[in-house]
Amino acid sequence: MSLMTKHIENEYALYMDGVSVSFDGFKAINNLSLYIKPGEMRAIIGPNGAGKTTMMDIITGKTRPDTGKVLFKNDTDLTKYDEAEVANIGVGRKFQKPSVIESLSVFENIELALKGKRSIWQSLFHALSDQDHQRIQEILELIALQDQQDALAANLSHGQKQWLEIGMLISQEPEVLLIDEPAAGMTDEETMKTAELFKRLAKKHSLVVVEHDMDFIKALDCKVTVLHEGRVLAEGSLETVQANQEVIEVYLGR
Ligand SMILES: Nc1ncnc2c1ncn2[C@@H]1O[C@H](COP(=O)(O)OP(=O)(O)OP(=O)(O)O)[C@@H](O)[C@H]1O
Repeated sequence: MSLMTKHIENEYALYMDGVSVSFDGFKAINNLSLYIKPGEMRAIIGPNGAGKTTMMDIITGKTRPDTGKVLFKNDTDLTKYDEAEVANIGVGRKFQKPSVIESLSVFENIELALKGKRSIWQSLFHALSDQDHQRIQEILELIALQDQQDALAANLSHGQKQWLEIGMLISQEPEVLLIDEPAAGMTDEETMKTAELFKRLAKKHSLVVVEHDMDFIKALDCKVTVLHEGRVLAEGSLETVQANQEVIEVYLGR
């Protein structure tokens, strides 16, 4: 393999090109292209029905596209795999509602997620190694829940539950993280802390964040992709897309 080919192969963590999908003749995704680099953070915005959820469903193997390419790290065709396989390959998905186990402590939730990488047999009969303990503490520090590690997840605030679930996802070491409306229901302070957390995460992972909260997106300080009618309407800095006439019309015309 030539050096040039090698370079191209390493270029994208996630590569979607010419992707379309129809539901009963209605094109929910229409020739969509999205290119995400390793370690990149990308915000996805767009009015209701723009296709944001469908796009994530396609990446994660929940929905099969009719046409187009969806590649992970340039050589794995994600459209060939189901949801569980795509998660194992290295694409983590965070839905809007937190799904932590409320009756377990913060530490135990992370422990369970970490063990999820192993077989049931291993998780039942193996105690945590020193390395596992260290990894859990690293994750707790990353999500700023070290002081709450013995607290029941049920007693966390909504924002803290969201951070815990992100920590659980991180324990699976995904290359790409898809996150749906993380700031919804958060206080202003939690929203800003979440932006800081995401900036820390983006160094090691690629993050694709679907969000409506413009203050949050501003704080993420990353490239923004605007979806409309299943395709990319505009892409660039938040200032650039907010000044785009087509984008303004789409949002005002809702
Ligand atoms: N399984 C399905 N069958 C039929 N139509 C669908 C299906 N899934 C999505 N759609 C339609 O596809 C379009 C895109 O929907 P999608 O949920 O992806 O948009 P969205 O950008 O996530 O919207 P929101 O911001 O409201 O969550 C909508 O018009 C929706 O009604």
